[in-house]
Amino acid sequence: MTAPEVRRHVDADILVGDVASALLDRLEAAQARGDVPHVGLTGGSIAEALHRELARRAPDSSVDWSRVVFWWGDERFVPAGSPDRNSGKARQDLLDHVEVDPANVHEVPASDEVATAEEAADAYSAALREHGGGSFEVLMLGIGPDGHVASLFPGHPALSARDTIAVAVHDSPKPPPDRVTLTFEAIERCRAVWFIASGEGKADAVSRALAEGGSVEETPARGVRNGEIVWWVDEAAASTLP
Ligand SMILES: O=C(O)[C@H](O)[C@@H](O)[C@H](O)[C@H](O)COP(=O)(O)O
Repeated sequence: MTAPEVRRHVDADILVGDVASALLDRLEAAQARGDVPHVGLTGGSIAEALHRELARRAPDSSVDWSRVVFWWGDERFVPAGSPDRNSGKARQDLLDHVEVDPANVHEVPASDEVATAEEAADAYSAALREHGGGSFEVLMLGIGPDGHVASLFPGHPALSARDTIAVAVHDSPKPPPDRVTLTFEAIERCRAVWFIASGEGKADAVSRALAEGGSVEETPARGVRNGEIVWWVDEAAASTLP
């Protein structure tokens, strides 16, 4: 297990600016290599701020947005038009402001498109297998105060899902209750996993995630441990780190 890198920032605005700058640089570098980078987006408030900052910086970057493939680390199993959809917010904050190729934006099926979250997870897994198997250039992840990442919540069966890319989640402690999430196996296929955490409310979860000891059951963020891992945090979220 390579030690995760922790990048501390004085506040949320500086944090979001640095993540946006680093992500744009990484996408430009991947495209300069001739790659078509896949990016896994996440939901949550700091992710929304990041998406808006990416849209603001996009005109000054050389990223060819039509040659970026977008996925989500998790999604809520609600109707496609629901304000609770991570993909809907990402479109509002970023994807509608850059020249993406619609064929390169892969949403998790919504509850008014398929009957169950299990069907949505199976369809999403099939799409990921069909388009490169999920080795994202970067997967963005938020973290909850309970240490959840994507929709992998403490004590939930999805934590132990094997031989599958995405699974359904029910009874999520964070509403809405029904979701689809990448599994740890899928997350580990990513070339880089970037956690982004801001605020005092995340300090305990961040320190538990990075501590020497502790269980994945209690702090799911601990389940992400292979490959290039960067924790992008502001000082408030890092306030209980050694
Ligand atoms: O669908 C979701 O709810 C998110 O994917 C979830 O994993 C989120 O990233 C964290 O809960 C952090 O959210 P905040 O940044 O809003 O605290």
